[in-house]
Amino acid sequence: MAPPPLDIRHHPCALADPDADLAFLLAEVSWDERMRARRTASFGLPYDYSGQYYDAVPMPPRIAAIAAIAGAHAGHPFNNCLANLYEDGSNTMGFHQDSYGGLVPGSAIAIVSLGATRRLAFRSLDRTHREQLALEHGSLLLMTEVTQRGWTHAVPRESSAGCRISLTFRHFGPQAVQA
Ligand SMILES: O=C(O)CCC(=O)C(=O)O
Ligand SMILES: [Fe+2]
Repeated sequence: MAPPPLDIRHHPCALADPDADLAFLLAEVSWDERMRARRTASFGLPYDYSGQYYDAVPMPPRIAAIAAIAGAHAGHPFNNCLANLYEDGSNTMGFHQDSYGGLVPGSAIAIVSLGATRRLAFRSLDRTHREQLALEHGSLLLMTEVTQRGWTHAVPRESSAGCRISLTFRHFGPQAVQA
């Protein structure tokens, strides 16, 4: 049986200065510790993510600049950034589909990766197909709603991995019900 379409676009070197972006995030972000498997932070519009409510927080200019790069690739703006801090390879994200509740139909979800390379694992919903992608320092990945319909994705445990931050960008519509 053919796998469902894995509608992703990967740009390995999307950022101008990923070292400076990583240093900024490590120095300046106040990380939220409510999640068990990793630390998080949200910027831009408020967001109800995975059962946790995040208030509206202005995007720092450096994050807004990364959002603009992601937006240029996606062809639309992004107005929320949910950041994930994986301190080492024991911090993970389990298989899930990203919710499109409140997102502009047809918009992409972007993942910008900084720091240690981690694998993004994809599994078709019927569990017959698997794919994986190495998300490297400074890379950008765009996923669409089509991806979410046919596949789940995860950041599996990776024993030797060092510290990584992912910035995930979403485009919420004006009528978004986020709380
Ligand atoms: O950290 C990553 O690369 C994955 C992030 C993700 O899937 C999410 O925030 O929904
Ligand atoms: Fe996700």
